[in-house]
Amino acid sequence: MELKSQLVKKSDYLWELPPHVKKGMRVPAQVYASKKILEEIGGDKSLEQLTNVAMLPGITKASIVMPDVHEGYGFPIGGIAATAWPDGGISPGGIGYDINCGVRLLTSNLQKEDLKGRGEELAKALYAQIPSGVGKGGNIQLSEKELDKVLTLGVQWALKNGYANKEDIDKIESRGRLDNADPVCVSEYAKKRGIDQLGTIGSGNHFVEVSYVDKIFDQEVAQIFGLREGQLTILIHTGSRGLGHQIASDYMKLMVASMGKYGIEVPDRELACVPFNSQEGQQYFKSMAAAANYAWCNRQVITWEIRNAWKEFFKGKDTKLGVLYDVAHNIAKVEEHVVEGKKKKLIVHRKGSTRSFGPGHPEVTECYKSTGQPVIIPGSMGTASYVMAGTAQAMDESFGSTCHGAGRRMSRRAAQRAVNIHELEKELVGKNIFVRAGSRSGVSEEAPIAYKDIEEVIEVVHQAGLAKKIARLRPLAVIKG
Ligand SMILES: Nc1nc2c(ncn2[C@@H]2O[C@H](COP(=O)(O)O)[C@@H](O)[C@H]2O)c(=O)[nH]1
Ligand SMILES: [Mn+2]
Ligand SMILES: [Mn+2]
Repeated sequence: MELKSQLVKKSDYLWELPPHVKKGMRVPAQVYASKKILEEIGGDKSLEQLTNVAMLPGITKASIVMPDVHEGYGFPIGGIAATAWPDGGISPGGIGYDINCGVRLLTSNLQKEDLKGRGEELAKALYAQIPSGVGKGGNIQLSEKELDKVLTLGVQWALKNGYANKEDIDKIESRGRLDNADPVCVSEYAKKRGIDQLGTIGSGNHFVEVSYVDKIFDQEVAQIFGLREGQLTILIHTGSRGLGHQIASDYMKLMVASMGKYGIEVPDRELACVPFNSQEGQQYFKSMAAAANYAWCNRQVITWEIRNAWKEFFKGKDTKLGVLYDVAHNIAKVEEHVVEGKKKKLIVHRKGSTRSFGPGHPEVTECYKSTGQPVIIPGSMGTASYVMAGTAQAMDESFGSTCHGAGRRMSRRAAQRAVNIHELEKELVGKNIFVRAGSRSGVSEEAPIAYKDIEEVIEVVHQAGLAKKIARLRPLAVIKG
C-alpha cells in the first residue's frame, strides 16, 4: 500500500508512519507538515527514504522530517536521525555531500532607504568581490600547512589571520570549531579540491543576499537579536565546497565496503553506515569535523569580503556589519537529549535541518540564553526568508531541530522547463530584486516556483512549536553561483 495513505494524524502538524508499515523499521517515521504541505509530499522518494532511515542501526525514538522535506541522496533532505552513542550508525548520507552547508545572517546599521535605488549597483559590487561558480577558486592561496590549520581551528584560524572579529566567534554555532577535527583523516585529493576555495560561494543553490527586515513578529526577541524594521541584512548560504564533497565521496565508498564487517544491512546503499565507535566511523567523524571547520571558515572569509565591499559601497555611512548568527544544516553532532524521561547521548544527524536549541540550553551562547538560539531559514530569491528562535518543545520532540529552508518542490530539470527566464527576470526587477549569477539557466533552476511556499513551511514549524517566528526578511540583491 502507498506509504502516504498510511500516515496517521498525531496533531494538525504531525503525521506518523508506525513501524509495522514496512519490514525492518525499528522506530516510527514522523512528518511535520500541514495538509497543504502533505499534498506536495509523496511525488518523490522522500517518504520511502524516511522509512528506510527508520531502519538504521541504533536509531532512537523516530526518523523525522520537517515540512521542507524532499528527496535526497539515501536520506531525505529536511531530516533528522539520532542514533545511540557510542555504537549506533554514523552515515555520510545522513549529513549530505555539502558538509556543514549552512546559513549566516549579518546585520547592518543601515536602513533600506540608504540603498536609494542602488540595488543593482550593490549586486554588481558584491558579485565582483565574492568569487562564485562551480569549482571556482578564491583570492586566498593557502599552503598545505595553513589548510590543515583551517581544518583544525575553524573560525579561530580566521580570527588569527585578520578575517574575523572576536565578537563574531560567539555568534556561530559551536563557536565555528569542532575540536575533534583531524586533517590526517582527510584525503590528499579532498585537500587539493579545498586549497584554493576558501571565501567562495560555489554554485546552484548557494548565495549571498542583501535583504531587509520587512516584519517583526516578536519585538522583544528581535531587539536582543539586533533586528529592527527596514534594516538592511545579509544572508550567506554556502558550505565546505569541493573539500566537503570529496570527504563525503571518499567515506561513502569506505562505508559501503566496511558495513558487512559489522554485520550491518541497509535497504539502500546510499544509507551506508558503520558503528560510530568503529575505526571507520571515527575517521569519518574527524574528517566531517574538519570539513565543518572549513565551511565555518568559508562563511567567515565571505563575511570579510562582504565587509570590504560594504565599506566601499556605502562610503561615509556607518558600515559596521555584525554577525547575528551562523547555523549548520548538514552535520552530525554528539548531543544529550531526554528520550522517554531518560537523558541519552546520541549521534544527531541533521541533513537539511537546523539546530533549534531552546532558551537556557548550555550550548546556546550567553547573549541568546534567554531567547533560544537564532534559527535562520532562507526561502528563495524572490520570496521571504525568516529569522526564528529555538524552543524547549523542539528539545522535547525533534532533538532540538527544525526546518532549514522552503525545500524544493521541483527538480532542477523540471524548473528549467517550467521557467521562462525573461519573465522571471522581469518579475524580480518589478519587485526591486536584482540578481547577479554565473549562468541564466542556473537562475531558472533556482526560481521561486521551484521551492515550496515558505510561508506555509514556517507556519508549520511555528505552530508545531519547533521554532518561533521572530522576523521576516525580503530580498533586494542576490548573488548566485
Ligand atoms: N533567501 C533565499 N533563499 C534561497 C535561495 N535559494 C535557495 N534558497 C533557500 O535555501 C534553502 C537551502 O536549502 P539547501 O538544501 O539547498 O541547502 C532552500 O531550501 C531554499 O528554500 C535564494 O537565492 N535566496
Ligand atoms: Mn544548504
Ligand atoms: Mn550546500
